[in-house]
Amino acid sequence: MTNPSYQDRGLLIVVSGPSGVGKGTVCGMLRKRNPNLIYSVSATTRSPRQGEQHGVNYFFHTKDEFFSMMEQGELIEWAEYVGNYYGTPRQFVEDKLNAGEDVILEIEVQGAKQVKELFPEGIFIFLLPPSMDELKRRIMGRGTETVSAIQRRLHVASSECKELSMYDYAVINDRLEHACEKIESILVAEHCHTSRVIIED
Ligand SMILES: Nc1nc2c(ncn2[C@@H]2O[C@H](COP(=O)(O)OP(=O)(O)O)[C@@H](O)[C@H]2O)c(=O)[nH]1
Ligand SMILES: Nc1ncnc2c1ncn2[C@@H]1O[C@H](COP(=O)(O)OP(=O)(O)O)[C@@H](O)[C@H]1O
Repeated sequence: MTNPSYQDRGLLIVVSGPSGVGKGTVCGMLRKRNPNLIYSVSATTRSPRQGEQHGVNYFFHTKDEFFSMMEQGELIEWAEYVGNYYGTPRQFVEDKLNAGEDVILEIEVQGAKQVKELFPEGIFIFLLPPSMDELKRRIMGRGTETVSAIQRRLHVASSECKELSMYDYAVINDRLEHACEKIESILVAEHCHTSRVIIED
């Protein structure tokens, strides 16, 4: 028997959850606390919010540019969400995973389904709010959407939460630090999963 070792391909971590639950905030803190975690920057046709930067928060594209990326197979997955398109650039994610780095995708449910088909070994985490009232408070408190956009996002939120069983883990984002710690524990455990151990005869 050879000495046991862990597989050196990185983990693909998918974080989904309703708008306003705190995906961006939680992933931001995770990245700060774990600088080795790689964040995949998505492509989108939505307009930048105040302070958002091209290449940092998103790659902001026109619809024509986005459709051309889709047609060229440059996206791992894509989805239409409340009137805008979002997708994950393929090359960056594949390169990082092959280099043994862990990659986080912060994406909605339809995209997560497509990723699960392509990467069944991925780790699928769903962030839940402590309550629907708190979700409303957070999304309204963020102040980035119009009232009608908030309503549409909250409407989508209830159907998104029905897809919970597709995910491996549910993390309630009550206190930010607790949510981060739970995700960090999941990642430690997943790195030790038996499917990642190599022992040759
Ligand atoms: N399928 C898919 N969804 C994405 C991608 N990038 C972001 N999203 C999701 O699109 C939804 C809307 O994102 P955004 O407009 O930034 O709103 P926010 O999540 O409420 O801040 C959220 O659920 C994001 O997680 C992507 O590359 N693919
Ligand atoms: N654990 C938390 N407790 C209280 N407020 C939070 C928490 N996590 C996030 N928020 C706040 O909720 C709002 C939405 O968070 P955000 O990360 O933008 O959500 P998402 O990316 O899921 O749409 C922001 O104003 C953020 O500061």
